[in-house]
Amino acid sequence: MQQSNIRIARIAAHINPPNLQMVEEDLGLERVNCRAKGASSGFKVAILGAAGGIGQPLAMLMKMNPLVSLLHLYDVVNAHGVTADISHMDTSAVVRGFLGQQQLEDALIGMDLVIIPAGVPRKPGMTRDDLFNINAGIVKTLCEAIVKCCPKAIVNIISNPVNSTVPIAAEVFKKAGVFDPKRVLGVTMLDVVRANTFVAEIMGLDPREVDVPVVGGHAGVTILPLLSQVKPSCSFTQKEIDYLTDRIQNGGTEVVECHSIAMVLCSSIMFESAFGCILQAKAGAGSATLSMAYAAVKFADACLRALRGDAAVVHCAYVASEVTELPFFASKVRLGRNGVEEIYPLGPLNEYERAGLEKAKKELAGSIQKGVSFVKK
Ligand SMILES: NC(=O)c1ccc[n+]([C@@H]2O[C@H](COP(=O)([O-])OP(=O)(O)OC[C@H]3O[C@@H](n4cnc5c(N)ncnc54)[C@H](O)[C@@H]3O)[C@@H](O)[C@H]2O)c1
Ligand SMILES: O=C(O)C[C@H](O)C(=O)O
Repeated sequence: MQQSNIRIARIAAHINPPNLQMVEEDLGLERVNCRAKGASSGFKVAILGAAGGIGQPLAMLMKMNPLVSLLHLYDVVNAHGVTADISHMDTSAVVRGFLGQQQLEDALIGMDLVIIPAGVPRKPGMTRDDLFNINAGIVKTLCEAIVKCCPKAIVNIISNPVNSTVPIAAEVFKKAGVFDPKRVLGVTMLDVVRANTFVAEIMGLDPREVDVPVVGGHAGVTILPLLSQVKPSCSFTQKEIDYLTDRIQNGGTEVVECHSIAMVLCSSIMFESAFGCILQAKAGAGSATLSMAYAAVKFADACLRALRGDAAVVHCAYVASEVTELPFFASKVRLGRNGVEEIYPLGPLNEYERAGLEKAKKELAGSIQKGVSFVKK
């Protein structure tokens, strides 16, 4: 093969990734010879729903992650456009695009980590559970392909309603006889990110130094911040606890629409600056995407560091759990080479948190059952 042809193949492949295979075949090139030299060691990561509001910034941030050697971007629309765009970034991960159901399995073969933000987002007036009818089927189909192509991958589920989509994923894996509860994780990191930010705001701290455990699930009252366990240790008034709990539980709604309680608080001097952005909430244009991409990458990076063998990687996640009587629950987990290595107990709760836990469990039980029944039916 002439050197000039190899160079042309490289350029064509970068300009139009769908042509990559064709160009390689025409020129008799091995795919591996036809791409920029990526990180020789590193992890293979697939994003399913990569062309969406979360998917695009998530793909960009994962392309910047030095632990990633191969990044597969799958969507039912615009996957190649996003791939072409992101592939120009001069970071080491090699990026490939996969479009439509017929390319789903190719996108998944050999992956170490699969991140799923595929599905519809909320509009004002909707609950996350209102997304069930569409997103349940999407997550089920994607997990059926994971079962076939990379059953040992760590799976990070972002698609809502997370309280039900994680049980759906687990049922799909169980049905195929490959369920490993250590490897299926619902991403609740955005609740922690928000909680850290909101606590830092009112305590005058740097959010990077704040750690708020948020347990339960990922919808309304199932999002349970444990403010008695905040690090560094903080003392809150009851008014602050009410405000923080409400704002953390309704952070998603604050982005989707103007949350009514937030609007009331907006008029108070204490919270005015924190709510300066409320009037410009997305109002029909979707839900959190940028903060979610940030949170998803923070969590995915933790999973990859743990896969690499780093010690003491601890984060909250919604997983198969025995921490309560429910089969799934979000709490602090230690991540390791096999996914979830250890699930920590909730620790001492105060009366306010115990009452919140009871409410959370009641709602979670229904959402879990709904997910399980969807696959079993
Ligand atoms: N876990 C969380 O904390 C959290 C936070 C924010 C949003 N979400 C959820 O994430 C999901 C995505 O939100 P978004 O704002 O990115 O939505 P979006 O509509 O902007 O993007 C979704 C993407 O999924 C793709 N898609 C649809 N069906 C698919 C399929 N069968 N296979 C592959 N891709 C498919 C769409 O083409 C689109 O590109 C929503 O369900 C939303 O509620 C979760
Ligand atoms: O609120 C939503 O619908 C999206 C997401 O779950 C969030 O918490 O921002």
